Amino acid sequence: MSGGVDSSVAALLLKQKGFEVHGLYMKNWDGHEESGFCHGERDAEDAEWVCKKLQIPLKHVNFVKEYWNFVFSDLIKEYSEGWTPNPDILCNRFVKFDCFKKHAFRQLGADAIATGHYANTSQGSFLQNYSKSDDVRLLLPTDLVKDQTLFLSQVRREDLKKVMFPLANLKKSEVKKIAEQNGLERIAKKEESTGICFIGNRKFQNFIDQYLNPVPGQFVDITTHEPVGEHTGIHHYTIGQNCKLPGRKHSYFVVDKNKDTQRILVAPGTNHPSLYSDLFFTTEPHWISQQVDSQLSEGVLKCKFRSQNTNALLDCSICRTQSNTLTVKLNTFLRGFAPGQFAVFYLGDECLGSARIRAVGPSLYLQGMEFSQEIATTDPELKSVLAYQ
Ligand SMILES: Nc1ncnc2c1ncn2[C@@H]1O[C@H](COP(=O)(O)OP(=O)(O)OP(=O)(O)O)[C@@H](O)[C@H]1O
Repeated sequence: MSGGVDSSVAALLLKQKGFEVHGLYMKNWDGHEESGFCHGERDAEDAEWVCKKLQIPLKHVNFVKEYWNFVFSDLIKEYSEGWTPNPDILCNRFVKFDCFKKHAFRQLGADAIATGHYANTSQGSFLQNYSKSDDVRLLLPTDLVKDQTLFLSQVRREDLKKVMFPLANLKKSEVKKIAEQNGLERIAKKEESTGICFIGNRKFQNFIDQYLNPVPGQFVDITTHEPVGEHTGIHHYTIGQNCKLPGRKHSYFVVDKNKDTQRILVAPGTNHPSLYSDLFFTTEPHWISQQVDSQLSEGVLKCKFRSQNTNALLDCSICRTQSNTLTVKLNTFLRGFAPGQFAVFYLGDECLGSARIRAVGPSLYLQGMEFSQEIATTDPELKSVLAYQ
């Protein structure tokens, strides 16, 4: 129970189905409630209020240490490397579907856990298809706009067993209506949490500078190779972002960051070709689906792709390298790929798993400049991909 409408309605539906439901609220950040940045205490109070209304008990558990060790320390390390981390994906894998689930089973004697995620599994939204011997598959929910399978794509297959997603077959508008019809309108009207909860409304730069020493460097124009400004730290910028450089007639957008030189490569114009690519390389993937390995060993797998910078499911072809990483070719050019982002793969309605983007292939701009040959000679993996193209 997060104190939000989704987990509240999930609990309500379970109760209506006749399950013995217990609420569990997890604290994962020692917030500065008084400064209005973290809403942990208010959310815990809302969870209490909902559980009273539903007449179910609520327990609290503290995973502040676990969240720090498994999620936050990684986030800081990755920002310092110039990567774009996703704490929600790591929180699901290491905290919600590991520590939280173990706590529910071992300490509270639960038979299953349920969350208010918009996702589905082959076990069914209320475990109606559950069979001990069956494999679990992660599936798309009915509400594709609210789909959260991307955030669940690093959860271990085993950890999805005995997990219910009661909202699997509902649209968000229906969930809100159910809440309103059952005396939970206060929760239905609550503002949706967005972004990283512990950062809240404060400026991201101010937050992250408490943990990372800002190292200044230059913005360099990719078209002229000239410096066009100074920045206070590469971790303040994300690929594709408008840099808002003072005194420049163009808007400049981040193309690439170099943690060794502290230079940020920028391009003039939001749709500059250097911001687009159709090729990227990942770290070792995490597969939830059991069917992928055999399909990949047969060669190229054609499937769908999604990441944080596109909600649409795009056609792609993936192949495995000798070091068990992936090369991914999209059927279209996409703007603003960033190392560290998760690339998530789908076949039909099944979420196969995901892998982190570690490098992006030649951009539309570099391909135009025939720069690809130069890269191909320095990156053996890219060389093989260009040959495959
Ligand atoms: N602090 C928490 N304690 C227990 N469970 C949580 C907590 N935060 C999130 N969850 C669970 O994870 C699900 C997805 O979390 P997310 O942060 O994406 O919230 P959400 O989609 O806005 O859902 P909600 O409306 O329930 O807050 C929630 O529906 C809830 O079941």
